[in-house]
Amino acid sequence: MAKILEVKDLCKTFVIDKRQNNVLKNVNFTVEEGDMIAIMGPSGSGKTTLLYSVSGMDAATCGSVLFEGKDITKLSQNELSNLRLNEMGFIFQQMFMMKNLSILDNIVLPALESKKDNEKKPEKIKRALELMRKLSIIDVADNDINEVSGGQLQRACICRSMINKPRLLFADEPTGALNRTASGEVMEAIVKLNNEGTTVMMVTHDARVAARCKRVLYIVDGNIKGEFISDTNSLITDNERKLNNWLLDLGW
Ligand SMILES: Nc1ncnc2c1ncn2[C@@H]1O[C@H](COP(=O)(O)OP(=O)(O)OP(=O)(O)O)[C@@H](O)[C@H]1O
Repeated sequence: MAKILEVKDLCKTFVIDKRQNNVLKNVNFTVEEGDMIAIMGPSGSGKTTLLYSVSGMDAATCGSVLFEGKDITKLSQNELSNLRLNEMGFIFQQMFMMKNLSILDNIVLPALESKKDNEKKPEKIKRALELMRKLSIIDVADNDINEVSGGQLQRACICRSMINKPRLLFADEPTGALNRTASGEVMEAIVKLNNEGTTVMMVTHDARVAARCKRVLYIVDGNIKGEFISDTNSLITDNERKLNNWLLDLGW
C-alpha cells in the first residue's frame, strides 16, 4: 500500500504568556492508503492538536508531515488551503453549517469553491445527491439545517466533507455529540466510505467507535504509547472487547 501520510518527529509547542507548552513531542507514524485510524488517549494528551497539525490546520513547530510525499509544513497558506479544500475532508463534533442554506446547498458549497475538476454546477449537485443517497439522507436534501436530526446533520457534514473527493478524511470526535443510534449510523457511513477507498483518521474517546477502525494509536502526553491493530476477521463485538482490554492495560 502507498503511504498517504508520513509524520516524522512532529512537535507542537504553544506559547502563552511566555510559558511553553510542549504538546506534541517527536511524534512519528505513517498512514497508508485505505487505512482507517483512530487516535485515542486521555483528555489533554494532544489528540486534536495532532489532527490539526497533520492536516495543516495548525502549523507544526518542528518535524515534517508528508502528504503523498509533499511536506505540507513547507507550503504557503494559499497552497495549504487548496490542499485542504481539494484533497482533505474534515468532520468535527460541532456540525458547522450555513444557517441560510438547505442541506443540499451546504453540501455543494465546497465544490463551488473548488477548481479541482472542470465540472459545471449541475454535475456537482448530482454528485452531492449521490452522496446523500449513499448515506441515506436524500429525503432531507431540501430541509433547513434545523429540520434534521443530529445524526442526519452529521451525515450531511460527511457528504460535504466528501464532495471534492478527498484522498484523506479527518474527523475530530465525529460522534461526540450523538446518541448511540445516531453514532452507529455515522460510523456505518464512515466505514462505507473507507471500504470504498477513502483513507480516514479520526480522534475519538469512544472505544465502540475506535473498534470499527483498522488501527488505534494511543497517545499520552504528546507521544504515541501504543498501537492496536484490529482483527478484521473477528466480530465487531470481539474486536471491541480486545480493544477495551488493550486500553485498560494502557491505563485508559
Ligand atoms: N490553540 C491553543 N493554544 C494554546 N494551547 C492549546 C491550544 N490548543 C490546545 N492547547 C493545549 O494543548 C494541550 C492538548 O490539547 P488537545 O486539545 O490537543 O488535547 P486532546 O487530547 O484533544 O484533549 P480532549 O480529549 O480533552 O479533547 C492542552 O494542554 C491544551 O490546553
